Amino acid sequence: MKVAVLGAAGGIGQALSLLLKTQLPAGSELALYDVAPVVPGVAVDLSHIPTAVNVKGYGKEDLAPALVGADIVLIPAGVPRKPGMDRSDLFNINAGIIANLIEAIADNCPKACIGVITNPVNTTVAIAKRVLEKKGVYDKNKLFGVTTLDVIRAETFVAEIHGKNPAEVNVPVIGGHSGTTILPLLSQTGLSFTDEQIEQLTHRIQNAGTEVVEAKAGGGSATLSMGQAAARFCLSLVKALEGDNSVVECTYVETDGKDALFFAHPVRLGKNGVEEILSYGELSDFEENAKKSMLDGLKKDIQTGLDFVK
Ligand SMILES: NC(=O)C1=CN([C@@H]2O[C@H](COP(=O)(O)OP(=O)(O)OC[C@H]3O[C@@H](n4cnc5c(N)ncnc54)[C@H](O)[C@@H]3O)[C@@H](O)[C@H]2O)C=CC1
Ligand SMILES: O=C([O-])CC(=O)C(=O)O
Repeated sequence: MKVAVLGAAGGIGQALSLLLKTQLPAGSELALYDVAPVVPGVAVDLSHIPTAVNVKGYGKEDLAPALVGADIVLIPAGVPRKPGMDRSDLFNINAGIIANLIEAIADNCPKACIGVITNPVNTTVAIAKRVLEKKGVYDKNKLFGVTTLDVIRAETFVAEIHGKNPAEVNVPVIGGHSGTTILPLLSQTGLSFTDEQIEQLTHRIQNAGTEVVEAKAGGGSATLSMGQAAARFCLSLVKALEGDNSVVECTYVETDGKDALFFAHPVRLGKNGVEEILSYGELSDFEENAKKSMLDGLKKDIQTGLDFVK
């Protein structure tokens, strides 16, 4: 199994690469690409950890060899938020970065599963779709927006309130990855909440990214928790690609368009990426209303991405 991380020298990239070096199955290859000159050093540093995962760093001019043969490409390349910014404010810089990286993926490893982390995810995934379509290699079962951070936050916050071990809590999170488009399904946790708790928890999960951005006070956004979230998603995908077709993760994928063209669902993963998009089941009145009121915004974010690629 070869996993490539694009943006590997950044805050997320380094945390993610560390977790993958220690947790990928023996015999895996980890290709670390970044435009920052420190990337070969990150690879050398990780290579001293005694696991049977081969790490190699690739500098600015070496994107193609980093990608050739990759089964999974994870993309945390791009600029993070500062206090006062929305994720959509990152569009101007990150849209072009994503388009270029996806073009290289289409040229060098068109069959790889792609996990887009770069914000604004609601939009960058739509850009990826169009670029891959233009190159004639789009497979909707292999393109994912990584929304796992919303899931792990929801699990953490719900466990806190109920005094539970977070490992025993399961919270599906559907929709997109910004503000009100993030919709945790607290009604499906098997736990009970007061109406006030539902409102407060939903609000906290939707604004947890901003909570970190403000706490870092200009030093960036979530990197360590995102590294963990992306590693969880990647390891689930690895398991599925290796033949376990019982793995389910919530992720932002192309759907039949009933809610929006891209919508995070619980997805059963398999040898070819998406095996089955599972129904998110029945929503509570609160969740149904929250879904209705965010759909127009999400659709607009998606359209912005589709329109970006001429
Ligand atoms: N999906 C999600 O849940 C989350 C997404 N993010 C997003 O992830 C992105 C990265 O965040 P951080 O790691 O904190 O930023 P960072 O600034 O620490 O790292 C970004 C890295 O990308 C590299 N880079 C820039 N242009 C590149 C290119 N063309 N090719 C390869 N590498 C390139 C930079 O050199 C840098 O090393 C941001 O857009 C952020 O908003 C952050 C947290 C959660
Ligand atoms: O909030 C941000 O800008 C980064 C992010 O997507 C998150 O932490 O969920």
